[in-house]
Amino acid sequence: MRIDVITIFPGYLAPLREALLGRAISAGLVDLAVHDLRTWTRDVHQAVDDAPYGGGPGMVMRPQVWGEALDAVLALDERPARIVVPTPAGRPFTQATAQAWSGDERLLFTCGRYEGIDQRVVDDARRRDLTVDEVSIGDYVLVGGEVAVLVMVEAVVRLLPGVLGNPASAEQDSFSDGLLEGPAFTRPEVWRGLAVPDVLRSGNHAKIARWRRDRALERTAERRPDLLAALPEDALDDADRAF
Ligand SMILES: COc1ccc(Cn2ccc3ccc(-c4cc(N)[nH]n4)cc32)cc1
Repeated sequence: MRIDVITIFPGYLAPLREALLGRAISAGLVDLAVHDLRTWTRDVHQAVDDAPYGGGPGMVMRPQVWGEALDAVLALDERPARIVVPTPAGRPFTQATAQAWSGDERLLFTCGRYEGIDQRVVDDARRRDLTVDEVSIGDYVLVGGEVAVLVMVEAVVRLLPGVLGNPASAEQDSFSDGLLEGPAFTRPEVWRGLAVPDVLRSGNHAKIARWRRDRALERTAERRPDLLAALPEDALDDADRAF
């Protein structure tokens, strides 16, 4: 997978070259290129923003600079790219989104700042039949798109074959079965007077699986009843319903 990121703060994306993601890049599983938007400015001040039409607070990012940047970065590789625009006004980015995008050949992230990017940049890309997804990583407001890109790239790249040491981790993700992950324990058996649940040390794999499923159902019902309500009809078996 090729990943391009366009931003006025390239340094914000440095963490993508650390740890697991850094190893995925070194292993050639991911090609990452970060581009400074100001490369495509033409004025001495390298202006990327201007006042909003219609008035209102803040500034809006200029379409000309973004249009030239997008055209240039898209042209760097003939593979079709999904253009991703982080925005508070986007469709929710979920585990299902990450799963879907993990099958893409190329992702191109556009990091806005100020009050966002002139809408015509997205409109122009879409009318050229480019795939453009405007996405939100949560119902809170960030200062720019860079942090959202760190989140989305990590969620997508960890799903690529060969990235996680143990593929089962991704298959048993929270949300992979529509439920939250239950509690996890490791040594010591007792810590500050708190013991590991006996069932987990029983060696009885059927009982352990049942216990873990019950804890996941319990946690989901308590913290995310919306996820429980959204489960497909056949997602819960009789034992689940009995819980
Ligand atoms: C119109 O209201 C605002 C519009 C933009 C901003 C700041 N900003 C500029 C670009 C940008 C990209 C993504 C996000 C973002 C994404 C999520 N889930 N929260 N915040 C925020 C962003 C503040 C307010």
